[in-house]
Amino acid sequence: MIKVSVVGAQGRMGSHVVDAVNAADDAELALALDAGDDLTRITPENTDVVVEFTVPSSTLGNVLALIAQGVDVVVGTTGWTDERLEQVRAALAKAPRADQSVFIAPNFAISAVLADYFARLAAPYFESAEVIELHHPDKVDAPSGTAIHTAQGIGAARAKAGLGAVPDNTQTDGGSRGQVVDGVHVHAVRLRGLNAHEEVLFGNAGEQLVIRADSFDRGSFMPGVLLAVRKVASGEFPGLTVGLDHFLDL
Ligand SMILES: NC(=O)C1=CN([C@@H]2O[C@H](COP(=O)(O)OP(=O)(O)OC[C@H]3O[C@@H](n4cnc5c(N)ncnc54)[C@H](O)[C@@H]3O)[C@@H](O)[C@H]2O)C=CC1
Ligand SMILES: O=C(O)C1=N[C@H](C(=O)O)C[C@H](O)C1
Repeated sequence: MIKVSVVGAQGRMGSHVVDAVNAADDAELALALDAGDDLTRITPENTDVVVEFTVPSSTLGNVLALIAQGVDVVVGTTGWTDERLEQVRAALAKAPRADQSVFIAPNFAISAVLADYFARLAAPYFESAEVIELHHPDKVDAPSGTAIHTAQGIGAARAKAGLGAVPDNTQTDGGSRGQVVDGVHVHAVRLRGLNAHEEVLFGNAGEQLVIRADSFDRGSFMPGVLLAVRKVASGEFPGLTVGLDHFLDL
């Protein structure tokens, strides 16, 4: 049995993870902690893998503390920059166990992971590309971590293919053109009734490709979370891994 502790256990995602772990045949819940609880209660004796779904402002501190405590961590929280990822790598290099793992996923839903992957495949073939993400209005960050990751992937694929800047003759902009991530405009919608959705638009003269992923329910993230817990617990992925695509045969 894989002993799993959940940090952020009272949140929208954390509470789903607690239920998913309790329902899994090969995992058991160790500790369910939330804001104000003492993270040092998590030890290698009581926990194999911690699942962390908290807030962007807390996640780096939590992950660094958990690495120092000698446990593997699966992270769903957003807010990861290259600089923060580098801090995780540095902490893992000094971790108590040589084979310790941290896994971070911008998105655990298979629809979103595939949309992100397909966007990278399509990117070299289109002059224009824009990303629109749509979420519930209780979300604290914009744009979504997934949309940033998708835009970064499109930007890298365009650069590799030798494409220049996307065409855009906007002369005045009060903010309507969105945030530019690696040359790709990213737009964020917040609407009651939505959960987590992303649309990637690609355009050439006379044609358009739309890639869209919809997570209607947080249950859609749980198979990916459990897959990550199992992969990390297997010991086959020491160090830092970012993205569920690493665990899929794509
Ligand atoms: N990777 C993925 O597939 C997904 C990622 N997310 C991300 O997960 C994060 C959490 O989302 P939600 O569950 O909707 O948020 P939420 O606000 O419902 O839950 C966050 C929980 O973390 C707790 N918390 C805050 N600071 C803490 C700390 N220092 N230590 C322990 N617990 C702390 C809060 O009290 C709350 O219970 C967000 O960054 C969100 O973007 C959300 C859905 C899917
Ligand atoms: O806050 C959310 O809800 C979600 N956050 C993640 C993100 O920012 O990409 C994943 C998913 O979109 C749901």
